Amino acid sequence: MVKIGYLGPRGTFTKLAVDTAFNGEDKQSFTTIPECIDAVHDEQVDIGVVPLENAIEGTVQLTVDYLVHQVRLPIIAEIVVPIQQHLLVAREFSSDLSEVTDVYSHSHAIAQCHQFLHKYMPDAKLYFTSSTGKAAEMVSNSGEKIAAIGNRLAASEYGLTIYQENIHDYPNNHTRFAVLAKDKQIVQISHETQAEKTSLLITLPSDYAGALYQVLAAFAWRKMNLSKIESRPMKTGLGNYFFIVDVNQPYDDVLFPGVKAELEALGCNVTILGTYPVHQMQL
Ligand SMILES: O=C(O)C(=O)Cc1ccccc1
Repeated sequence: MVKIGYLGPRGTFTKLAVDTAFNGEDKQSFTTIPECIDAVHDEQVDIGVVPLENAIEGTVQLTVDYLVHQVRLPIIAEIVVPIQQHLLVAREFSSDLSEVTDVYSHSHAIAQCHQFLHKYMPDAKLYFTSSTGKAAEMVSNSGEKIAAIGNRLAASEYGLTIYQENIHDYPNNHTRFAVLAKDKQIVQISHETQAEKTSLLITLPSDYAGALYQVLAAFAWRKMNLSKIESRPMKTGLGNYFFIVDVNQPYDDVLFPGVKAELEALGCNVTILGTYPVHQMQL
């Protein structure tokens, strides 16, 4: 049976994404994003699912950096899931919000609720955990006066009360999850596909005027539509960046090799991180 690793523990958004996209497979949780990616690399699991980008807070840097610098695995599908954040407290909690001293959650979940926290819980201390599920687990273990930000599944998995629903600051909150696997054939997501994308990693030659403009021109004159471009530090020194570019079309044998050759002639390095279907889920 196909084995799927995901960012756990129980009750994370990643688990919700996995449960929606796959059924019946053997599922194993990992405490951190790097552990989950390593497990795919070491073949403890066949597929790994990790968060990639949130509509409010942006890229999950740990995922991108680990994939770029540490363990290269192809992205073979993307799952997009709507996100609703709730404030979770222990069952025995009977006070009001001003009594909550500490709030735990994944940094992205806290960032999605900053205005709520600022307005209604200005004195609470904020603590980052490896996932929202981990935060819910901590609240269930230590009882009163602390809260977690997480989803409905976490509330039921850990026996918590939803003190306040939908505390995220903006509607239309979605997260993209990357499905990673060495073998593309193994992945069966029966859900309808809306689009196909290709993600590229591009490093520019040492700084010169108009370099990025020339890179973008290679896509522009081929009429290749980009849905995302983001720079990240190379980690080799201040001012050195690589670019992640998402192209709104599947890989093909004409346009992509053309872009690659053109960019390499400029001194760029081009790596394909994946060409994959996008599955938009309703929970
Ligand atoms: O912590 C989780 O539950 C995750 O799966 C990562 C995450 C955190 C916040 C929003 C979406 C995904």
